Amino acid sequence: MITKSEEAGWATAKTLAEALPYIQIYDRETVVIKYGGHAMGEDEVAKLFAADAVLLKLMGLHPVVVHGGGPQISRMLDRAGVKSTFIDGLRVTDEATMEVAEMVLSGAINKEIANWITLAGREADVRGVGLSGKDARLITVTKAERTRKDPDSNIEQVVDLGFVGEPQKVDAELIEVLINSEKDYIPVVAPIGVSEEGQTFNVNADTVAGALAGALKAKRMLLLTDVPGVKDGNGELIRQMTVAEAAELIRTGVANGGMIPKLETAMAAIADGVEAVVILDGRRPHAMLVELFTEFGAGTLIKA
Ligand SMILES: Nc1ncnc2c1ncn2[C@@H]1O[C@H](COP(=O)(O)OP(=O)(O)O)[C@@H](O)[C@H]1O
Ligand SMILES: CC(=O)N[C@@H](CCC(=O)OP(=O)(O)O)C(=O)O
Repeated sequence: MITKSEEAGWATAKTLAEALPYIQIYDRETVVIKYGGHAMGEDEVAKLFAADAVLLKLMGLHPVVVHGGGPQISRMLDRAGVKSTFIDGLRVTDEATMEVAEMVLSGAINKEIANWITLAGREADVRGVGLSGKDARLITVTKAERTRKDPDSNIEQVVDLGFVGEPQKVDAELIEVLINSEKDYIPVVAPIGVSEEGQTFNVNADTVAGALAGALKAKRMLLLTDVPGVKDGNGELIRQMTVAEAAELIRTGVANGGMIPKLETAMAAIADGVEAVVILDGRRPHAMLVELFTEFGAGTLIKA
């Protein structure tokens, strides 16, 4: 008689065998994974994410992780009594906010994720390497500019976002050295950039992921967030859409707040040569595996 555990073993083997075509499609391909602050949740779920990143590396892919930490920065600022304002999903960043943002992103979250990856991969010697855009001048930025229509005069006005940067140049050589190394390194990048003059800037993590995915000509960029994907005007999940349809969602306001930088970065990355971008729920354990290795995938896929 076959026991329940034995049956489960056969089911696992079947799932693995069914993944073979997908494993071949992604063989030695780069996949940029943006791990959002809202997707992180409990430490236990974040550790599952780290283990899945290790699994991808051992399956022959080159995962590159870019992480966020917006909610974590907000909590730290709250404790310090500093209020945050957001314009089009971007945090207005003064000097004090910049200092806290860098501490939380580069200091705490970046090292934690790199550490969890290294722990999850220790038997096979897969290691997480924590970096920010400041290391080896990975991400050179210019000051981000945004305009707003003044509601009274209806005139476009420039809004000062402070130390918010827009990637201008990505020098991905260090990342390429790491991913092509004989050793199994997984780069983990914090969304901090630096100007030509060496000034530190806060950059939206989706934007960093898009710029990096474009520079690396990644096969896929996965944006892990706290919703199942992009929703249409009726609140229904959109399974697949074109870049033009994504632009329309922003124009009509159906996509707003934090979804705006996601869709903008998806469009820019595809224009730079990334094959497709997927926005999916990172709180669900193994969401990346479902997306990459199963027929129906997960979340919303955006293609040219
Ligand atoms: N059309 C839409 N479909 C899905 N989510 C949307 C849409 N428009 C706005 N959003 C918001 O975007 C949020 C995701 O962005 P954000 O909070 O910045 O996530 P993260 O921290 O993971 O980067 C969702 O929680 C949702 O509130
Ligand atoms: C300029 C800007 O908005 N920077 C973001 C950087 C972190 C981030 O993007 O984190 P999530 O992906 O978790 O939202 C911020 O300060 O929140």
